[in-house]
Amino acid sequence: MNASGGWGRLEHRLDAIARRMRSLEWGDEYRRASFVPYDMEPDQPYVTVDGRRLLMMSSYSYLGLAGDQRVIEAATTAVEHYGTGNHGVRALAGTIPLHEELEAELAAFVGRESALVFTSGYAVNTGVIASMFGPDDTLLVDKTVHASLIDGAKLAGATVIRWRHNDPEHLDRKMHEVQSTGLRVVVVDSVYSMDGDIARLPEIREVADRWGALVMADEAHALGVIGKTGRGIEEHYGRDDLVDVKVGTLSKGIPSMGGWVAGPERLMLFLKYHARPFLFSAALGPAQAGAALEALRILDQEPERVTHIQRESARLRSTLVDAGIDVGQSETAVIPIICGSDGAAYDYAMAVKGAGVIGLPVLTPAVPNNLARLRISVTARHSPADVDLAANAFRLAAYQTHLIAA
Ligand SMILES: Cc1ncc(COP(=O)(O)O)c(C=O)c1O
Repeated sequence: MNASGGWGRLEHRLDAIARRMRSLEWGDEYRRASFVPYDMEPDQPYVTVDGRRLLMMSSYSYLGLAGDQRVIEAATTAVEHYGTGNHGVRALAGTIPLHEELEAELAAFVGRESALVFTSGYAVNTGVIASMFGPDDTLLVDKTVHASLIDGAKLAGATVIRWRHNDPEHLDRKMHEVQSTGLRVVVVDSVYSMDGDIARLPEIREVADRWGALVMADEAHALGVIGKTGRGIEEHYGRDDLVDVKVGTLSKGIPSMGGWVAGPERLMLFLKYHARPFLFSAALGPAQAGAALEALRILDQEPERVTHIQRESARLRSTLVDAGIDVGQSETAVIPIICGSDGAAYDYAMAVKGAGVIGLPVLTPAVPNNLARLRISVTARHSPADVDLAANAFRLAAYQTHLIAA
């Protein structure tokens, strides 16, 4: 290959990006730590890594349903009945009854008239935003919303204004900066994936209403996690009027793949014909649809899973805080352990692993400089004894790595 041609210039660009990632080179040991493959043990939440049995504390499977026999059977039945793929987009031979059942039950579960499922949460966020909004519109996004929402705004060609994380007063100030007369859309994550705090939605809604803005909330880390029965942010605040467009994923609490959007029937009809990832990409596979539907039904029938997550995560958080460990603003199953530099987070993760627990580091640029952390989450599969074991490991490793004073 000619190094002075296109490939050489690409190499140059990759080098520049690697340098921007500060201390680290591509694929160094810090970053490799996040890509370690885990073998699932039948007695989840334990995993095997390099022949060692370790307690997994960084799973997104909040409801503990990954590996649930009922969910596996539903996926298997769907494959036996419909095959392994849908071989078409939803509008052209790709729709199976499971999609429509899943959409109807999701809509009912999150308290909306109608819902649509896509093949990922990323596809929902980019597709919904890019089809609904355009260059005249302004998206006012919390500074830490998920990247897929920002990508959607870029695709829409809309103006993006970022406001300080979870700060409704700052949002109000930013409203003054909007120049165009198009739509204003306030975008939040219901639960922030790296901090575990909950959007201050009643106050945010108030600001939005004052300015005639729509509110869109991403429930990816909220479904099955917050609200008494896991219905997400509106149930958490005991309101049903906080969100105009709800979106979410089927790959976290719901142990499948796919994403969803819920709202008025008219909006879903519009999205069916305008959201490009829905219209121009193959439909959600039968196994994924079957698994998601079964898991949603289990969530509906077993709200004690949600209670368990909330009780045990509160207990873990208070043990860590009592030990002097910084867990930021966490108030959900997602608990960050803030370490500082990328190196500090890596050393801490290794010490935690030495104590028998997996807590995966999240490094820059995924989080701001000097706020590298371990991202911990409590699931319905963690028994109180597992949580105690994890708390001890986090405490011990914090002493060993001088994260807290002995
Ligand atoms: C808040 C949030 N939204 C959307 C997504 C994307 O969902 P998916 O993985 O289904 O594409 C994620 C997943 O990482 C997420 O954390």
